Amino acid sequence: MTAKLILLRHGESEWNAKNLFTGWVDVDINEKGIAEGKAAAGLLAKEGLLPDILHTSLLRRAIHTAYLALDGCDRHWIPVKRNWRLNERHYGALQGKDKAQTLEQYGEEQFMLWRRSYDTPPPAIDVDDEFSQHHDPRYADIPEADRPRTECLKDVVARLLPYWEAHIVPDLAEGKTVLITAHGNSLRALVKHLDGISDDAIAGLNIPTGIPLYYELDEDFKPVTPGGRYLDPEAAAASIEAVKNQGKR
Ligand SMILES: O=C(O)[C@@H](CO)OP(=O)(O)O
Repeated sequence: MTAKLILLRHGESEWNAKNLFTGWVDVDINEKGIAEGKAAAGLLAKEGLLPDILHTSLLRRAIHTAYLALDGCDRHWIPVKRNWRLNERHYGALQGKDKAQTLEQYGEEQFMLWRRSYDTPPPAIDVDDEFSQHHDPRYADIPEADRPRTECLKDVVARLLPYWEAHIVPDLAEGKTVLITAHGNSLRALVKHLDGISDDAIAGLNIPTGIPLYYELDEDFKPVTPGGRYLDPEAAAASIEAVKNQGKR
């Protein structure tokens, strides 16, 4: 038996459009993002990939996109599990900063180390910074000392995999079609695990906004086809290029 897994990065957000580092800042999707969420619904319906359960982050852009994608294929009623472990990577002191300005200020090498290296986190954010989530009640369950103040991709893998194993794999094992709505970097962490991508090669992987990525998984929950399949491959290719070039004016 194979299991069905759909990964969906949120639609374009207000801060994606403004080219700002976002991380855990809770910005919503914009008009384009809304259209992407609705288009995702059409793609799921066309393929007959109807989710039985949703796992989402605690961030509005993923929750809102999930609602649009599910509403449009009449699956708005399915059970939902929300967890901070699916959140975007915490971008530390870069949260709220302009990507182009950061690139200009620190140079391409440092900029890309912070954006895409596996194990170099940006500087930590001050807990009382206007873009810090340290006092946000939605994270009250995370012991204060463990609440992230910055994260590299390696940190995201470490906090995401326990959730994958304990909550998502059991749903897949029951034969449920699982939809995960999350973020560019939390999905990069999951794809790294699924496809066994090396710490170096993961730097070159980018996830487009709003386009479902479908994985059929074998009995060990490994992809039948490495890399899965975007339901709209052409749009995915164009969007991946745009994500890659963020920061360049
Ligand atoms: O700002 C962010 O949180 C992420 C995703 O939008 O950006 P990047 O692709 O630069 O990691």
